[in-house]
Amino acid sequence: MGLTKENASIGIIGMGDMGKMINACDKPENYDDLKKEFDSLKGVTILPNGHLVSRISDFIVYSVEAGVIDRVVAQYGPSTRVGAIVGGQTSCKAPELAAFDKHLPPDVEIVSCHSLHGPKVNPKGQPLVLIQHRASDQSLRFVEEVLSCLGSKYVYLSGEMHDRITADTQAVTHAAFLSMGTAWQANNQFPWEISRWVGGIENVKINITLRIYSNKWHVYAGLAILNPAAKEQIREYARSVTELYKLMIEGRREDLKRRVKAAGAAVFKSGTEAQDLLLRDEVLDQFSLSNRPREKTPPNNHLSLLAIVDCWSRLGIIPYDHMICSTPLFRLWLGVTEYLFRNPDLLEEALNTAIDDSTFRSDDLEFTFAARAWSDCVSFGDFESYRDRFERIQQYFSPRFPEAAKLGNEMMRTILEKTTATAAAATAPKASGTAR
Ligand SMILES: NC(=O)C1=CN([C@@H]2O[C@H](COP(=O)(O)OP(=O)(O)OC[C@H]3O[C@@H](n4cnc5c(N)ncnc54)[C@H](OP(=O)(O)O)[C@@H]3O)[C@@H](O)[C@H]2O)C=CC1
Ligand SMILES: O=C(O)C(=O)Cc1ccc(O)cc1
Repeated sequence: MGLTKENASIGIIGMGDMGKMINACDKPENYDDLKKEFDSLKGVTILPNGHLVSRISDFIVYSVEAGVIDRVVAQYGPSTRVGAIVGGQTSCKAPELAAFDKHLPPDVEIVSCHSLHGPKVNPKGQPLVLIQHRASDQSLRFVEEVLSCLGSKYVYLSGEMHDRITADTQAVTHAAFLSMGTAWQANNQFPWEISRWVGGIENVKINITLRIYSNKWHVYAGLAILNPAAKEQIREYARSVTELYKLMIEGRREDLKRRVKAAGAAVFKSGTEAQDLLLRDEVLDQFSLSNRPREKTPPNNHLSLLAIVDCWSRLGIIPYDHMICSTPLFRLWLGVTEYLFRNPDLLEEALNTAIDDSTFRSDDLEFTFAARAWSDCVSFGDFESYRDRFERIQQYFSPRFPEAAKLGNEMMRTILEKTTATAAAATAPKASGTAR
């Protein structure tokens, strides 16, 4: 009988948030604890190390930190069972595929994957990238069959295309929210306690920022630092933030309006006005960490949103082209951006606020510094300083994580019901594989 999901043995190396699913191991020192946790589950066998997982499994997924993938594959790859299929779950594929090519025996096939969502999101209907790097069509079908239990939507890409798209969808999105958190901490603010940050778009900014900072630093560091396209894009985002901020403080109203509206016209092309917005007021207002009423919210210039549209426009990125392979956070980010840009009165108000109102000046100054500092940190490629910056801010916000997680999960569920449907209707990414 051929290999089917019923008779195959599946191995997972790395049993963290994403990898806890079968023949699995983590580091040898975690063996006893994991055995206690999982051995009562039928069909799950915990083994002391990756050699033992590799030699008995037909499909092995490496689900370890992106920064250690080369070392871990070098260690366990040579023990891979003859004829097995190997994949990885890391968020940046260039180093992962290079490690597979370098360390796996030639009689092993490679089909990699990437679930485009975090561990607390229901995988059903979410994009799951499959990369047929060195494998027969039959092996790809086998991997599809095994992963079909997740109910995700397969997106077929090369490793290179995957990294280019996720630089736009993930790395720049994270850079924007990481910068918001950095600015709030630098000004010693808990934004939900300040009336200028309450209501609508601000709720999404706060919830997503806290969601990112409550996750593990290495997830964000890995996908930004190891992806060359991400460095470039994050630098361009920081440049847009800086240039727009300068126009604001110089009071150059017409230059600012011309530049932002031209960018908006390029990204939100005419003809799309009749489409439903991804997000609406009623939805945005439901998810506040604050108990203050929304009516009192003063207008914000939304520098972070003006800058992402400026950046997309300068880089020729049409974010809707990436919907089919987007993460939940990217869809929310696009949702709030679209909410601002497809409401001409709101956009006009933001642009006039940027010139006339100095309420947000010091927030925006810190945000500009932060965007540049994160960009430098990623460009230098220094994991330890990334970790240090991230964990300092994580600590500052940590008392609010439990409440923010509850509210954030609810917000994601409600909003994603809408944006997932839109994603399904979106076109496949340009110049890439197909989605089925
Ligand atoms: N979290 C997310 O939202 C998503 C993450 N990913 C990617 O999936 C991968 C896993 O992420 P996630 O599960 O969140 O991270 P975790 O840190 O929770 O899990 C990684 C696990 O791998 C273990 N590990 C490290 N080295 C070895 C080794 N030599 N042998 C066996 N196990 C080892 C780690 O142990 P230890 O902690 O002791 O080092 C840890 O338990 C990452 O590459 C990440 O980028 C992809 C999609 C979403
Ligand atoms: O949705 C996001 O961007 C997240 O933050 C969760 C996440 C993190 C890493 C991935 O490779 C995929 C999803």
